[in-house]
Amino acid sequence: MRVASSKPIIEVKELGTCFNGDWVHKNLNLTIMPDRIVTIIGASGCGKTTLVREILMLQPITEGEIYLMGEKISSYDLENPYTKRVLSQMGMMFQQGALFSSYTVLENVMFPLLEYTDFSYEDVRELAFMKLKLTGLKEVAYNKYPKEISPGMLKRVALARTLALDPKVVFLDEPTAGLDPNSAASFDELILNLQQQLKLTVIMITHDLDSIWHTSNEIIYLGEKRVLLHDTVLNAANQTAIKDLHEYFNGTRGKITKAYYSAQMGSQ
Ligand SMILES: Nc1ncnc2c1ncn2[C@@H]1O[C@H](COP(=O)(O)OP(=O)(O)OP(=O)(O)O)[C@@H](O)[C@H]1O
Repeated sequence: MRVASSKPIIEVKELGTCFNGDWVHKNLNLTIMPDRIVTIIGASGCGKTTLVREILMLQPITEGEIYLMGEKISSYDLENPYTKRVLSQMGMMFQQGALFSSYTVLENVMFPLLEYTDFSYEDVRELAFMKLKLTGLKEVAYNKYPKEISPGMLKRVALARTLALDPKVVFLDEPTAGLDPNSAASFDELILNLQQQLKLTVIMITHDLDSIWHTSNEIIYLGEKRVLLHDTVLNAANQTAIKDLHEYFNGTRGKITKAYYSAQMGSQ
């Protein structure tokens, strides 16, 4: 049996984010432990994407502190070797995949390896090949261009590229958005398998209730500019203190999904 590490992989302390006088986050505190799938939810515009961008130092914070693997990184010191090393262990899969249209599938996955490692071209090619295989994408697609493959395949390429540099933490922004139900379900399964196989910490933003129930260990609910709840999916779905969150899991759509997965959990 694997013994889980007891040290937080991400800590956010008293975070404040202000855009043009409007506070998106204020006194936001958050601790994420490693080796699990955590989903961030909350109303549109509550600052989910901004929070992730701040953790990845893609966006400056207004106040507070962010610690990655125990080290404070909110110093904007991107040239600091430790900051660089920590950030290199974080992978982000953007909602639109952000693939280069003029590169083939394989070249897209090779890109970060060529950019950030000293491996030979042949080794990079082989590594990219392996990452694509991990995502279950068939070899016939490797020499195609993004516009020639389906949305489900594009997501797999984007995921392979996110995994290229062997990150410990993977951020997924709406990974199943735009996929048909079958493709979304198989992408959920892929995330679950890879999390276990590669011992990843996965932090996901999604509105997909099936994905949440099927994959997530924990829910972080953002509201009133901070984290209002951080708990298991079942506890989040059963709580009644936060009205909007209750509605999220028990409204017309939510209650059917909840009934299905609660029954599955009960029968395990
Ligand atoms: N660079 C920026 N400059 C000004 N305002 C910004 C910037 N980035 C985000 N915002 C604002 O911050 C708020 C939070 O945006 P964010 O995209 O993080 O929300 P979200 O919870 O991810 O929303 P959604 O679920 O709709 O994607 C929004 O009001 C947005 O307009």
